[in-house]
Amino acid sequence: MIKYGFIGTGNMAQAIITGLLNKHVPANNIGVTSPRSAAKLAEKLGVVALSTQALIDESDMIILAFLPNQLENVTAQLDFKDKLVVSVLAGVTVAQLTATTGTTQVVRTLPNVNVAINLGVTAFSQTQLTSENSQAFQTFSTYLGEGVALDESQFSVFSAIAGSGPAYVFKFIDALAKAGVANGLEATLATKIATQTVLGSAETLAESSQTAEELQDLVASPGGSTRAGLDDFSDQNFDDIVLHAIKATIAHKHL
Ligand SMILES: NC(=O)C1=CN([C@@H]2O[C@H](COP(=O)(O)OP(=O)(O)OC[C@H]3O[C@@H](n4cnc5c(N)ncnc54)[C@H](O)[C@@H]3O)[C@@H](O)[C@H]2O)C=CC1
Ligand SMILES: O=C(O)[C@@H]1CCC=N1
Repeated sequence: MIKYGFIGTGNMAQAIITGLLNKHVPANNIGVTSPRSAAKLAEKLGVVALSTQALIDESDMIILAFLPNQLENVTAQLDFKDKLVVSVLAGVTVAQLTATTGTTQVVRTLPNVNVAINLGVTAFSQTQLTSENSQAFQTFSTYLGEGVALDESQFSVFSAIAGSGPAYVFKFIDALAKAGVANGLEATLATKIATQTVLGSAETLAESSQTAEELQDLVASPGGSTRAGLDDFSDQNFDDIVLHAIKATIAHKHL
């Protein structure tokens, strides 16, 4: 029996599948379908490649993991049989999901790529689920990392901060590493140092009772070099740059 059936086998589907496999979900409990890459993925990971309707028929939970603008196209002609449908499609509402799939059992989620190491943060909003489906989704959500029940009106801001967020953190790490290289560090070493610094800092913040703003003072010794850097960030309106990019992310329409 397929527990988790994925329609779409791109980056997000693969991140979720990796997270499930890490948690010892058997590969033969995971089904995949896509126009091109499903067979290849099945060969690589040992998951099961099926035609789309067969995948739906044999799965307990169907995960929609194609691009948002493909929803109508992909779902036309399919019979979801009132099965549990979990969508990761950014910008696609619960109402759109129930209308296109014809199932009453729908969860709109917005995960991020960190689900691949079970450290994701995933927003969800759902229809009234049966207790069996509710339990199944809870288990699935736990495998991925943190789950956050969220009103649909807040999905776009969540998507910008948490869904797109890893890309922005990678951008910051890259900038930090490049600044190291510009000042004489070897590139691989600079990236390693920047990565470990961000990893350790996130962990320090997560374990701390202090805020991210307060922790800056922990680093900035009175009269020291960090204050000079923080002042320079302020002079260049670092917060405004981030706010501007988040606004651009939120303003983008997926459909
Ligand atoms: N990449 C990310 O970090 C995040 C992505 N998402 C959502 O995940 C979804 C997939 O995005 P990515 O994986 O990034 O894109 P992607 O381009 O890597 O994957 C898209 C996949 O759609 C599938 N596909 C295309 N045509 C199809 C069809 N006719 N039938 C079935 N499957 C078909 C293919 O398997 C393709 O690999 C999007 O809806 C996106 O909004 C949500 C949160 C984060
Ligand atoms: O770039 C995107 O549209 C998706 C949604 C959040 C992260 N990736």
